[in-house]
Amino acid sequence: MADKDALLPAFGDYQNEIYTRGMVHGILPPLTTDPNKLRLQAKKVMREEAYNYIAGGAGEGATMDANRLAFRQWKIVPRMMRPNAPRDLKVTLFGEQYDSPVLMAPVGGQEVYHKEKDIGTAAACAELNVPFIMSTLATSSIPEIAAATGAHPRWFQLYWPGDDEITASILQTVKAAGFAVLVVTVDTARMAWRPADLDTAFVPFVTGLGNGVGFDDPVFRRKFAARSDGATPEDAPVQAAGYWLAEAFTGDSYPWERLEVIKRHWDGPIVLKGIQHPDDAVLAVRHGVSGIVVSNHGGRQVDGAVGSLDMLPEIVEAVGDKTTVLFDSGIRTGADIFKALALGAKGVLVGRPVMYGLGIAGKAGAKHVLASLLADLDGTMGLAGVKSVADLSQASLRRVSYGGDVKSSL
Ligand SMILES: Cc1cc2nc3c(=O)[nH]c(=O)nc-3n(C[C@H](O)[C@H](O)[C@H](O)COP(=O)(O)O)c2cc1C
Ligand SMILES: O=C(O)C(=O)c1ccccc1
Repeated sequence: MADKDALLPAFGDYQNEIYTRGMVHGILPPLTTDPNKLRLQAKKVMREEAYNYIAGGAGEGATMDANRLAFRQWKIVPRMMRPNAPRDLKVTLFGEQYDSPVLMAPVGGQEVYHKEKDIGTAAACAELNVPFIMSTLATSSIPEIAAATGAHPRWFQLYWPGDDEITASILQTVKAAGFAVLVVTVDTARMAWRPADLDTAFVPFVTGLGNGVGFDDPVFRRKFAARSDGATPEDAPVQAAGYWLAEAFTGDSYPWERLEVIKRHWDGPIVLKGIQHPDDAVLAVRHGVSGIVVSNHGGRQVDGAVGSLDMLPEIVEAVGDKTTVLFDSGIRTGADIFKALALGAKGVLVGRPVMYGLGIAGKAGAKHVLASLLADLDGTMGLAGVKSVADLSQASLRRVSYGGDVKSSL
């Protein structure tokens, strides 16, 4: 007979916990467990501009739709009567072992969504041992995020400044604060045309919010003072934001050779986030990065683009044996994670759902969303006859198209 741990794998425990708390103690979960209801719950309680900023995408939202439709084209084919417990969700990424294949996507501006902001999300991640990827546009400082994650894993996402001295200085701070992996986002040389934000003329960063990584940096401060009569960013936040955002979003794509600048100042793993074309994946490998995130930024950059999952198999085919392929854009359920891993991703990043959780109930909400996803993944694997992440492969999937449509309701 299996021991207790085998009957109740750690991540699966959350399901039991919800039933027990509710039925024995009359306490319901802090928010819905239904991914279709989550966004609507957030819409009800969040400030309109904040909700719009999270939920919105580029243009008419066609890429967001494609991201969801892409998942619908793959179906899980469950196997029966195979050893399926205890589940092993562990993965090894860049030489480190992690408890699960789920990572928190970098998300800027979190103070706008809830007062517990990135600190709340980072603490929720730490409690679940989910790596927290701090955004360059975080609303908490590098040391604050380091403190909130403690001994738990933290990665850093870079919006890459045009000024190499500022880049070098930020990377030095990030390294000193114990961030394990550098994620360089390459799909956001500038912000896309985003009607929901344009219609309310809202973006968190223009007035200084979310610019702390720049504003705190000693080299940025020196250079800002030199061009503004000795002013500090705190004296002139709008002016400083203009300077900082023009650095972080130069509007230009950098040539591949410029990765040398990052490599010179970061000796740990470098992951390029925002790859969609297999040829770019090949170039990434050729230029010596440790990994890529197959991502279309959650449909927030190029409208009318291919669903991110649609490109995953080709990319894995092209470079899967040469680099670590991670995935994001459109992950909403355990089944989605199952599919992305079965198609060759080694881990997945989740963005909006956790931000809806944060917006509804702060840290507790973010934790609930992540714990739900992990429990759902654990259960899906078990019911599909898959015992460990390592056993996931395309053998568990079939590509089936039923036609029809889903709205970008998630
Ligand atoms: C509100 C919001 C802010 C974001 N900010 C960043 C960011 O600062 N840096 C970055 O690389 N990606 C950012 N992203 C993109 C996410 O990291 C991720 O690629 C995307 O959300 C994944 O898609 P999903 O929301 O469908 O899970 C942001 C996404 C959202 C929704
Ligand atoms: O909102 C985003 O998706 C994001 O990452 C961003 C933030 C500022 C400028 C451009 C993109």
